[in-house]
Order: sequence, then C-alpha cells, then structure tokens
Amino acid sequence: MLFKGGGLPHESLALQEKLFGAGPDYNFMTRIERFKNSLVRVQHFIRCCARYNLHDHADKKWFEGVAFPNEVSVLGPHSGMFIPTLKEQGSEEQIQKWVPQAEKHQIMGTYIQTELGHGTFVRGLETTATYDPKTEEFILNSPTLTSIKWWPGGLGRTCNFGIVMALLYIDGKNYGMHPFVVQLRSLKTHEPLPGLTMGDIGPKFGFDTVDNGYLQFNHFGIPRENMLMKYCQVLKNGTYTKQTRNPKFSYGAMIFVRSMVVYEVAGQGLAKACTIAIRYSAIRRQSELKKSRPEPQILDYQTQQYKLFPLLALAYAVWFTGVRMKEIYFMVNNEIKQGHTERLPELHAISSGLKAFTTSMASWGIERCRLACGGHGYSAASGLPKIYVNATGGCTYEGENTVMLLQCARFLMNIYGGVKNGRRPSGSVNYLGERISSRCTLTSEFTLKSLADAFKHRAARMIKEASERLNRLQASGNDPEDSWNLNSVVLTKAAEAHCHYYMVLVFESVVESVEDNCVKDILRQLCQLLALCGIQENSGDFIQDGFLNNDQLELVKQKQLSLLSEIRPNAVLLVDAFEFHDVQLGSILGRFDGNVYENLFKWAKKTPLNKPEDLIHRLLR
Ligand SMILES: CCCCC/C=C\C/C=C\C/C=C\C=C\C(=O)SCCNC(=O)CCNC(=O)[C@H](O)C(C)(C)COP(=O)(O)OP(=O)(O)OC[C@H]1O[C@@H](n2cnc3c(N)ncnc32)[C@H](O)[C@@H]1OP(=O)(O)O
Ligand SMILES: Cc1cc2nc3c(=O)[nH]c(=O)nc-3n(C[C@H](O)[C@H](O)[C@H](O)COP(=O)(O)OP(=O)(O)OC[C@H]3O[C@@H](n4cnc5c(N)ncnc54)[C@H](O)[C@@H]3O)c2cc1C
Repeated sequence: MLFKGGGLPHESLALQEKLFGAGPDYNFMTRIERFKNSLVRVQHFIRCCARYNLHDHADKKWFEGVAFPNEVSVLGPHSGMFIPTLKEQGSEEQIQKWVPQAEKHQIMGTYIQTELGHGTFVRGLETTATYDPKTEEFILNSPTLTSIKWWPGGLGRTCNFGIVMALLYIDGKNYGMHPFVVQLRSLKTHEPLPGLTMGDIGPKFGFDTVDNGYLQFNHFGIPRENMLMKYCQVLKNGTYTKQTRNPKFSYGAMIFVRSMVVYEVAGQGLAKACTIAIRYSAIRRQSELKKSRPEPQILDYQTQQYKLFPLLALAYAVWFTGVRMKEIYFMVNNEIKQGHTERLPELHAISSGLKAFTTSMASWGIERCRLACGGHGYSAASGLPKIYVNATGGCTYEGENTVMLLQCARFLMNIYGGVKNGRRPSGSVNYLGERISSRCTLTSEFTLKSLADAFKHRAARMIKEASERLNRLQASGNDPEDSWNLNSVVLTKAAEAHCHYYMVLVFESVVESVEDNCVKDILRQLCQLLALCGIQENSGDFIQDGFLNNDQLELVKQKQLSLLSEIRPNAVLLVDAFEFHDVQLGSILGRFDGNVYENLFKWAKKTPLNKPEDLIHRLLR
C-alpha cells in the first residue's frame, strides 16, 4: 500500500497539499463555488490516481480523504453505488459493456431509487418500466408528482448515467422493483436527453459538494438490454424469467453501502472529531485547578475527560466494528455469488442494525466533541461542523435508522422464534441459542469476558421480552401488523442492545488478538471504558431483572472514573494513532503541530467579510 497512513511519497505530499490542501478555503465559499471546486478536485483526483497508478482500495480511500476532507464528492454514488450495482446485478455481457467505461470515468453514474413521495418504503415506489415487445424497449415513466425521483447524489448536474429502480410491467402485470441502466444526458452536450426533466433539489443540511437531484420521466424509452439481468431476464418477446433466488437481490446495493458506512462514515467521522477535541484539549489552557498555579490543560479536568474519553473508546470500537463489518460483507457476498444464500438474511440484519447503531452514536459523539471545545468548537475553523453534517447524513441515507433497527429486530424475532422451535442459531446470533444465565460474573476486575457477558445477557433478555410482548399483543386480539407497531419501540431497543453487544464482542476479540502487552493494556482500558459507560448509560437494562445490583453499579461508576485518569497519559497518542493528515482533518484546532491560536488568527483575517467593501461600509455608516 503506497499511501496508507500517510506513506505518501514526500514530494507528492507537497503536491497533494497544493492540489487539495492549500487550495481556496471551503469555509469561505458559496455552495456553487464548493460544488465547482469539488468537481475540479474530482478531475485532479482521477488524474492523480492514474499518475500514481493507484489501484489499491486502501490507498484510494486514504487519498480520497485528502482530496475530499469530510465531504462526499460525486465519486461517492458513482464508485459506492453505481459501479457495485452494475457488478452485482448485471449479466456478464452488461458488466463488460458498462463497468470499464464507468471505471475509466467515461460515464459517471448514480443510484436512483428514492422518490419525492417514498424513500423508506421501497415497495411503495411508483416509477414504472413498461416493456414494449414491438420496439423491444422499456418505457420509463413518472406517473405521479410523488413518483419524481428525488435525492440521488450527482443527479442534479453531474451524472450522465444512473441505475434506476422501477416497477417492471409486462402485459399489464407488475413484477416488482427492478434495476435499469439509464443514460440521462448526451455524452456530447451533457444536456438531459429528451423526455427527462432534471435538476438539483436545492440547499441541504450538508453535502454542499454533491448535487442531489430530481428526475422526472415522460415516457422515456430504453433498450431491453438495459435491465440488469443477472438474476432475472426479460426476453425479446416479453417472457419474464428468473433464477429461484431471493427477490431481495435487487436490494443488494443497499446492503453494500450500509456495510461500508459503519467504517467509512461513523468510524472515520467520530475518530476525526475525537482527534480534534483531544488535541485541542491538550493545547487549550483555561481557569485555575489550583490557586496561584498556571492555567491547566483543559484535558486535566475530570469532566473534560468524562466527555471525551468514552468517545475515544467508542471511536476505536466503531472503527474495529466497521473493519469487521466489511470483512463479513465481502465473505457473505462471495458465498452468495457461489449460490449459497443462507447468510443473506443475517447480513441484511447486521448491516442494517450496525449502520443505524453506529451512525447514531457517531453523530451524538461528534456533537459532544464540538461542545467540549468551547467557543472555537463552534467556529468553522474547528472542522467539526463539516464533520458533523457529513456524518449525520448517514442516519438517514441508505435506510433511515429507525427503519433499519426494525429490520434488524425482524430478523432477531425470526431467529428467537426458531430457537423456541428447536432451531440452532449461528453467527452473530448464536448466543440466542444459549440459556440466559441470570448470574452476573462482573467483579471489580471487570474482565472483558465478564463485561461482554453482561451485554450478552442484556441483549438476550431484551430480545426474549420483545418476542414475548409481541406474542401477548397478538394473543390479546391485535392483528400481527398492529402488534408489531405497538411493540416497535421495544423492538428497536432490543435491536440496539444486540448491536451494542456485537460491538463490545468485536472490541474484546481485537484486544485479545493484540500481542504487544503495552498496547493490549491500553486497548483493554478503552474496551473496559466503552462497556462500563454502556452499562452506566443503560443501567436500567442491567438492573431490571436483578442481573446487576446497586453495589455492582457503584463499582462500575468507580472503575469508570478511575479509568479516566489511567487513560489521560495516552490520550493524545491514541488519537495520533488514527494517523489523520492535517488536510484530512480540515481543522485548525486539531493541527498536528498544535499551533492553534496563530493559525486561527491568520484564518480569521482571510475571511471575505474582512475584505473592505463599499456596500458594507455604506450600510454601517
Ligand atoms: C463505498 C461506500 C462508501 C460509504 C458511504 C460513503 C458515502 C455515501 C455518500 C452518500 C450516500 C450515498 C448514497 C445514498 C444512497 C441511498 O440512500 S439509496 C436509497 C436507500 N434506500 C433505502 O435504504 C430504503 C430503505 N428501505 C428498505 O430497504 C425496504 O423498504 C425495507 C427493508 C424497509 C422494507 O422492504 P420490504 O420489501 O417492504 O421488505 P419487508 O420489510 O416486507 O421484508 C421482506 C423480507 O425481505 C428482507 N429484506 C428486506 N430488505 C432486504 C435487503 N436489502 N436485503 C436482503 N433482504 C432484505 C426482510 O428481511 C424480509 O425478510 P423475512 O421475510 O423477514 O425473511
Ligand atoms: C444525504 C442524502 C443522500 C441521499 N442519496 C441518495 C441516493 O444517492 N439515491 C437514492 O435513491 N436516495 C438517496 N437518499 C434518500 C434516502 O435514501 C432516503 O431519504 C432514506 O431512505 C429515508 O427515506 P425517506 O426520506 O422516505 O424517510 P421517511 O421514511 O419518510 O422518514 C421519515 C420518518 O418516518 C419514519 N418511518 C418511516 N417508515 C417507518 C416504519 N415502517 N416504521 C417506523 N417509522 C417509520 C422514519 O423513522 C422517520 O422518522 C439520500 C438521502 C440523503 C439525506
């Protein structure tokens, strides 16, 4: 790997900083300037990848972090959804036709599913693709106002291709949602093709550098060969054929991005915010800890440690969980390609659950990092607002988090129901086949095994109780749908408990795998702090069935507080270990050299509002 961890050849680091780092300040740009600047950097990025012969995924991701610090470019939907969908859902012939062009950026695509009226409820989408055997075409149409495609990244101005999810109709019969490759714009003029009305959906909470757009079809014809036909085909005469595979295969792109979001969005976003807040807390001196003594680093205040060190532990946990989620995705996806689809339901459930759980925790954590930085945390110079708006989008796209937790809960209820009928669960839910031990093994030593067992107990109990409550609701006369809805708060909490246990278990396994005893001890402290904070913040879940008692909770609190001072000496080193380049951080507060005040003043003086302008003088006179 050429670049991983800043291993960029030195001379090219200067070039990268010239190309991407020392360029015009993002914070001083208008939305249109930000969008244009992103397009320029996309072109530079593509040229640099060719120049440095960059193919290794990790290298490209690291380099992307330099080129597009804490922002998504149009390459996100193109490389993250358009190309993977072509590869996963296209026939060999279709892959040969479109993937090389897409990988050379001769065509730029996006993933076009959400509509004005529907995003979550995929089966409620209205765009139609009606097959005409006479012309051997699919006619795409937006039959209603609410069917207008709305939100796809890059759709507004940039992309000239897209994967459109539409209802397939043949001879009046609806075959459900299918993926279609659609050329949107002329490759010569870049104008929308006749029959398409397209544009940008306007300013958003963040994502200024992406033209999320709208697309209305007016009886727009595409060749029969443009329906992605790996799993199902439409023959020239309109005959529909499909392999006896899970109809949910057309949802594959969503599983892929959800699996990647855990590391790429939640893990990276929270780790950057912790880096900024903890480095700044080591620089910032404020108030008096002791009379007539110099102002201390704010990182020496226990309350500051209590704010930031649990988030540091969470950042490591989400990072490790994101790496594991990617491993599982590629492993199960390979099994599916070989026809073994047994683990698809579990992959859907764990990717949905972890995507929701980690993006919610990361959003909350990034905001706490901002709050811990006082006034300068509220400045755009901190880099934290941009990190926040970029990460929090992950709570909504690729499946709104509540809906994703309910999908995870649906799987857990299926598994738990199976256990009661004698089926042995495996993988991430194997613990549901074990007898729930009510004996708490937590002692003042707080071994990682005992802590993980506590989270296992909590998850198993909450899943069991959610299932029993569902059954009671149905037994009392509610139909299955009403019972599900009346139980949905309990179900989402059970899904969260399952994801929380999974994350603690992953962290424990990583700590146990470390050979260096010094590193092992430090990571053990972080894992203990993660678990103890989880118990403290959800103490009701642990004492409700008597699993933990008040004395044990007191031990938890004492250990939590003592860990703060144990972690303090290594806190800055632990964020330096994330190895973010200053350009990737995009923060004056988080600079590696710690030269905050001088650069903050230099930055402020450059702000456009300080440029003399008659109009303002006239207004202020
Ligand atoms: C390389 C990536 C980098 C990381 C990202 C970085 C940057 C990204 C930048 C910006 C974001 C970019 C793009 C954003 C894109 C989008 O947002 S695309 C649109 C995403 N939209 C959604 O996710 C919609 C969410 N809704 C749904 O998925 C479905 O409507 C829902 C699952 C909620 C319900 O579907 P439905 O068909 O109604 O299913 P049921 O609930 O009835 O369940 C039926 C069974 O099907 C199983 N199932 C459902 N979904 C899947 C799936 N995806 N895969 C496999 N199986 C699935 C479900 O479990 C049920 O099974 P059982 O009957 O229980 O056995
Ligand atoms: C930054 C960003 C980028 C995006 N990029 C793309 C893209 O490239 N391509 C694309 O196709 N789409 C994209 N989207 C759209 C995104 O996928 C949808 O917004 C998302 O799936 C949520 O659907 P929705 O907007 O319909 O929300 P809704 O479902 O309307 O959510 C509103 C509320 O309803 C609740 N709710 C909905 N259904 C249920 C239920 N069954 N049970 C309980 N509560 C429920 C939700 O929990 C939420 O609180 C993007 C969105 C964003 C924000």
